[in-house]
Amino acid sequence: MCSRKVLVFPSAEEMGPALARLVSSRAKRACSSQRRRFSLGLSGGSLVSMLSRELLALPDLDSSAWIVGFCDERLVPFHNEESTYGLYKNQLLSKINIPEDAVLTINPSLPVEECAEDYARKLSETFPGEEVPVFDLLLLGMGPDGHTCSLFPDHPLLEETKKTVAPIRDSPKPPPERVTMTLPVVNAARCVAFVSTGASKAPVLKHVLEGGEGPPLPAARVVPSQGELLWLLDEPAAASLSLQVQRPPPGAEL
Ligand SMILES: O=C(O)[C@H](O)[C@@H](O)[C@H](O)[C@H](O)COP(=O)(O)O
Repeated sequence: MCSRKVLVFPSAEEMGPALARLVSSRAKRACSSQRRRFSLGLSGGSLVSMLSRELLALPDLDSSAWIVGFCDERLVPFHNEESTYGLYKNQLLSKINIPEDAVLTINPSLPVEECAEDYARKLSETFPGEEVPVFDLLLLGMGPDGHTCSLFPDHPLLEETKKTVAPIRDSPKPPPERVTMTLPVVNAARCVAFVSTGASKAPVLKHVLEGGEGPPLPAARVVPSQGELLWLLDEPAAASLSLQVQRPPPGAEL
């Protein structure tokens, strides 16, 4: 049963430290469980710089038992500025104590279908015995059209039930070729946290969180079957919501 919390912060700056504490608390919880490791899925967009800055500001970050994957990735070389891995490598992964083989990257030299299969294989090898990889925490963004990962409105990939990772050739947002985790993987996670800031997100957030006309938008289809669902918003993004939200005080555990 999914528990959903909508957490609103005065500004993106005040949300940042709370996001870092969320990652660190879920990491400690996972590493002290029988799994003895913490699996984290990352997304691109504005999350890259916020998360990197805030995790590096933590006084006691220990990422030696982390496994990091990507909720979606653009099929471009790592040195290309569109590469989500490339951005995280520069801003975060090269600055923390994470073993190189604990970062699950796509192979951008493969054609997109093979790239998705190769990444799916990496996930299944990293999560042996699990039909669908169960991440401890997935961090997601949401576009103004309601997309998340590379799952776009009205796209057939929303109906994917067999693959854990799917290729996409016709992403409406460039670059067009990408690979993405599918909804079964996203919804199997122990915790999914969306990070969404800015007034431009207000209308789509109302639609996603409170419902609206037409089929549910991709972000509204993220409902972890066993896990927690958190929405971290700033006040401008939450401005149109009528539902009950929480406003965590500074320093609160999430
Ligand atoms: O691959 C991409 O094109 C981006 O990663 C994209 O999916 C992003 O996550 C959302 O558009 C939210 O981005 P913002 O949080 O920066 O608005």
